Amino acid sequence: MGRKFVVGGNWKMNGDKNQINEIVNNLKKGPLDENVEVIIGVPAIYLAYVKSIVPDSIAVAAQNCWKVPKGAFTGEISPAMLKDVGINWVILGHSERRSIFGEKDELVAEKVAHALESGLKVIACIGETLEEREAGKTEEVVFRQTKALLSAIGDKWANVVLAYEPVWAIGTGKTASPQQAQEVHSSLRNWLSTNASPDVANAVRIQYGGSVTAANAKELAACSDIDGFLVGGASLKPEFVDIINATK
Ligand SMILES: O=C(CO)COP(=O)(O)O
Repeated sequence: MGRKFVVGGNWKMNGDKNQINEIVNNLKKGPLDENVEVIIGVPAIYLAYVKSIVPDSIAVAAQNCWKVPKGAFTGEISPAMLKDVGINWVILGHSERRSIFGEKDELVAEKVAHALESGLKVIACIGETLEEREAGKTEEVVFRQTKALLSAIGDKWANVVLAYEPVWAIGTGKTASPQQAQEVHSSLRNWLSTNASPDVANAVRIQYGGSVTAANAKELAACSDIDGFLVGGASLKPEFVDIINATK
């Protein structure tokens, strides 16, 4: 069975109610390719609001969550709380969480494990920095980050989407070329075949993220191992509809 194209919008710490209404109205107007799964990653404080105004065909994701169900963790939210307000997805391990908030592979894995155990679906992010790429360490980094997730995911791969986001391409306007992205996606799939299973490797969807726009989405989407996008800046704009429809 083919992998269903999946496009996520990561709003990061952007948006207010006015802008959110505009974004949602634009998505409602679409029209969106029905063969594409759409997930919007919303700041925690707006999750319930967005869930209340968005059509059920569009999933809503948190951008982070903690690794236990409840307790003395000031400022954190748990998967149980997300589920309680109707949220079924969470983005974990984003490079901004890793670099700005110091999240290491091990913590990301703990969060992924608990989110999956709690019944959430997870977009798990991986990707190398410019320095790592220039040192020829792209595969080493991406494999290390993914290896940390293997036992956290266990047999729950059906509830996981991987997002390959080279850090040097995020918010910089420097998109990875289709060849660069395809190369990493393909070697990651090979690695998964050996280290998880051939079935997992074949079925798991790998999104590309990093300066995706309506202008470059079609060419990236045409690559055989690119199964969707995780979109930052452009997910706040009307062109997000064109990115969702990139395989049409
Ligand atoms: O980090 C990203 C999505 O998670 C990518 O952000 P940009 O699309 O703004 O480069």
